[in-house]
Amino acid sequence: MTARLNTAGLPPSNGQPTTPAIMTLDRDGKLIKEVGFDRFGFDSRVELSLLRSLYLRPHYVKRDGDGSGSDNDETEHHAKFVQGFAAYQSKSIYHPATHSISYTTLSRFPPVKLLPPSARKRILVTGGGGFVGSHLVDRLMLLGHEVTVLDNFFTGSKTNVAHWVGHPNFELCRHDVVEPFMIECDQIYHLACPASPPHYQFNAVKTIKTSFMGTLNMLGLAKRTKARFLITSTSEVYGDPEVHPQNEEYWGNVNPIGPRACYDEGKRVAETLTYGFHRQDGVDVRVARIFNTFGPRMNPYDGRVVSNFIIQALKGEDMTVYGDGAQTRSFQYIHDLVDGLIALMNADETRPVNIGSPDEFTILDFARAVRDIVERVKREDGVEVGRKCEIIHGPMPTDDPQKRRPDTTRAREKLGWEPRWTVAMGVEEMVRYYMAKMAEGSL
Ligand SMILES: O=c1ccn([C@@H]2O[C@H](COP(=O)(O)OP(=O)(O)O[C@H]3OC[C@@H](O)[C@H](O)[C@H]3O)[C@@H](O)[C@H]2O)c(=O)[nH]1
Repeated sequence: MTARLNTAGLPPSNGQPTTPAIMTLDRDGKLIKEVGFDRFGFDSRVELSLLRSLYLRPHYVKRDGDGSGSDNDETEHHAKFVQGFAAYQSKSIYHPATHSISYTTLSRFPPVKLLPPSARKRILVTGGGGFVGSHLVDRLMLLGHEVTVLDNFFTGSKTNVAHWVGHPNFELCRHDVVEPFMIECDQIYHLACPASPPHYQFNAVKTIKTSFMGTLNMLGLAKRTKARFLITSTSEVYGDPEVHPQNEEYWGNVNPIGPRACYDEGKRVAETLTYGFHRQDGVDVRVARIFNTFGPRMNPYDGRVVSNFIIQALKGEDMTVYGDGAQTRSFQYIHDLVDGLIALMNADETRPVNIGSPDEFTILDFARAVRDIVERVKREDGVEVGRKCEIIHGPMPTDDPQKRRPDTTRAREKLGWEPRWTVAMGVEEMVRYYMAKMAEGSL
């Protein structure tokens, strides 16, 4: 659950949409001030407000004739959303009259930790321009490491990491992992692969090629550099599960020739390759099986259920539940996932580890919950609620898993990891993120 802080004292809005300061409470009702932890010799703690200043910030909308638009005005507007970190922000100014946008570059970056060379790692993140990758990059950068991002920008976006371009600890390479890549590094987070069902089915052959060739190339790199290698696998390796909840010992129920096979079989063979290099060549490996995850920077047209439902509810459109909506999913918030990935990378566990939330919903109940949260946030932020969205039903996709919830005993015991964010809290933040995108005209 979340609550608003008193917004008094914020600069006048000048017709800009107002975003209240947000107070975020964890599952036990305690205020979340920071994410991460100090464990396994790796301190990953970061102040939440600093992290949030990197994604929860709309463009400034410049309106002709309303007296807005001075430099001070723009600076004040940005400061309102970044709460104390304004000095480290570039400005993006939207001009509705010409439907154009002007960017300034950063003159100062957010403060990153100053680590001694012995603690500073050279970290490669493949898929670092994507939804999950960019949040991982933010965290690793703020922690003071040297980060190189590889991305072909098929589903990822340069804007997700643009705020680090030019920083001496950061490098961005447009590169497709199906081609070899040479670099010296200490850790590899291998995330690169489209993850949304419509995207990964768009070019099935390319998806399986990315999973296989990309993983082969990155494991080869890990072997040569002796870097620790973490692959982001997926709950989809369990297919349409006959065991519930799914623990890591379950071998899964996957249709090898169905439309989802390019992704789930792709990730299964990527895991097989990973353990092949581990057994044969002694590569130090970590395998995270990620369950459904959501949060800011998820592409609004990604096609996955959380972004679809929030956008539909925000626009007052009908919400599309596929099938009767009795199928279930368990949804985790992005910051919990990043905590889990960093914990796994730095712990000793080489077996696969589920990273996901126990909060299981039927898709129909989830649609209703999202609709309620969107209405509440709109009311709190003084935005007109509009018509109540109807829930309509569409065809059920082929091989859509009927139920999914992780057994996270291994993550709890071996990593000391448990999700902290509630679904309601995460959806609320994501709603604010999309509302800001709508206000600035980019959605
Ligand atoms: O608009 C929509 C979108 C989706 N859905 C349903 O909502 C459920 C979840 O669908 P999503 O597309 O978000 O995600 P899925 O669970 O099918 O696949 C995901 O699984 C785990 C990750 O590895 C991947 O991100 C993704 O493949 C499915 O049952 C789907 O049919 C709707 O009812 N309406």
